[in-house]
Amino acid sequence: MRHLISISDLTDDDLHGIVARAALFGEGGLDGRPLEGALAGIYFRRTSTRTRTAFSAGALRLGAQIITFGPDDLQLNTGESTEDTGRVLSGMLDLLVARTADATAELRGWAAAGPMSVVNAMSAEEHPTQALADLTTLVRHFGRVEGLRLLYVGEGNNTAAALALALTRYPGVVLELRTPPGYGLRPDVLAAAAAQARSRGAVLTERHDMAGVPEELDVVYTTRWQTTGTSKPTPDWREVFAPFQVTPALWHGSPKAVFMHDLPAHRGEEVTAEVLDGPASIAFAQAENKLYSAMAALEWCWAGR
Ligand SMILES: NC(=O)NCCC[C@H](N)C(=O)O
Repeated sequence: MRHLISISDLTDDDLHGIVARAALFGEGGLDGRPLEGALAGIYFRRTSTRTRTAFSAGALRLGAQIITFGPDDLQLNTGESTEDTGRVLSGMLDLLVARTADATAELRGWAAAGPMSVVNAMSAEEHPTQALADLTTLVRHFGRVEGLRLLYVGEGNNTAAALALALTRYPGVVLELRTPPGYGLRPDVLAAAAAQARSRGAVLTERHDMAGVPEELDVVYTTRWQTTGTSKPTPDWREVFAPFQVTPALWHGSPKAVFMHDLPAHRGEEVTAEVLDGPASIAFAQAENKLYSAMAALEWCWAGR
């Protein structure tokens, strides 16, 4: 069985293949119903607009059937164990797309329970299908990922983790993260992505201030300040995040840079409306690419059965 729980689960060929298929789907390249006969569970324990719709619509467009579960539907809520839940679901479903916002370990438990592909639709640690959408967006916009120069501004959250693990696969990529002090990438993710960057000929750096941001960027990327399932430990956190707002000033040395955002956005917090709604923004094309990358991820899982 194929599982997509972390970007690190994918070989380079897997990753490149999924992104290429997603880009093709984005150009209208769906031929037939490659998931005919598949039954997918769509289980979201946390709110979702893009990811849940992308996987539901994507599965249906590919010819699969779906069963959706909301946060209160399964007996997990009344104390049934993760293991027992996985044993039952894997006897009935071919695929399970799940958003936990809790530990990724739960998804690994379901993956081990039986013959059912598990897709991580976002956990506390990582948001791998967002990274697939982001890579698809880069390929569709620039025609490549290799050699791009990206600035990520904001919390080192699940989106940032997946992005760092994905982008550092590509030679020549320069990824600089500017994360608020105390809200950086998890040290294990930073170490893994930095080691990968060294071996692939990419460059990954993280700093905790906004002084001297790089110029000649291709992309400026941000994320909202309130990551699902997290809380800020001190009341002054907004003061810590305020210098990390994405404003037009960041474009000073990078007139051609595009703006990306995993959304939902909070105009006036992590980004000004001028940037999000301005000519450099490709954030809503990026959101649409979630559909095509979800389709490619589902197809990849199903092809491995
Ligand atoms: N594109 C998305 O999946 N957006 C949902 C929220 C992502 C954000 N990193 C969060 O955890 O809140």
